[in-house]
Amino acid sequence: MAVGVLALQGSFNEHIAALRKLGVKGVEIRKAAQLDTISALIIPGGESTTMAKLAHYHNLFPALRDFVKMGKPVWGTCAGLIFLSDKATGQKEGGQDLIGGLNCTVHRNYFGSQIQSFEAELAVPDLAAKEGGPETYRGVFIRAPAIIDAGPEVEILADIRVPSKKSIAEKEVAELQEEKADSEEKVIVAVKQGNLLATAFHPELTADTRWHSYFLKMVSEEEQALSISEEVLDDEIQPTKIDLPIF
Ligand SMILES: NC(=O)CC[C@H](N)C(=O)O
Repeated sequence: MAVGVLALQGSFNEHIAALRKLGVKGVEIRKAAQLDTISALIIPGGESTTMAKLAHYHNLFPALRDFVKMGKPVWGTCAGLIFLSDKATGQKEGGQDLIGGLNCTVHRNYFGSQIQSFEAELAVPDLAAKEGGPETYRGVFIRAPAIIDAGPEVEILADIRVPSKKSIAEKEVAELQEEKADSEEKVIVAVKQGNLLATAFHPELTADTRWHSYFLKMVSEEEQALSISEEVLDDEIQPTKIDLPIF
């Protein structure tokens, strides 16, 4: 299985190291032609505007969009999630190009600036069901995005409670009032849509490799599905033997 890691900018080395721990060699991808040599791609965290500029410079967008359209497994982490989303808000002036494919609207810096980066324990029932281990996962959020809207075909794998904008305003009026249950809302931080996986946090920065092994399972399931459909195709084009009577 050949797994590529987009290596224009950001934490691609850390993803390659995490894959290595699982016995898989990650291939650094910088050129469009290299995408033909891999069966899956990881788009790392970093800075999505800069990454988009570099992707433009290397004329990567058409090939990346084709890769997603072909249904090959792609996992975007943080800036990679922004890249994969159909729509992004909170962009720099002039916006930025996205690969798209994931039916989500993402807010680029939902949690605030770099100094508002944080770690949080996330409930991850689907991940734990597939990969074992604890029911929670420690997410590292670095100037992280969040998914603020997702289409019906998007499976939510993790979300996080945040104070609602309304409750922040209320708190200013009655600072010492006990927090009400409805003063929190949830935003989505990990999703799966078909062969697309996206996380707002950075699994490549923790020792817990379950998100990497989860993605590798998606890759091998896709490879298996492809080889079965190739076998079916082979069978279909096999000329059927006709036993002709001998006169
Ligand atoms: N750690 C990250 O990848 C941060 C992404 C950042 N919010 C952006 O706009 O690109």
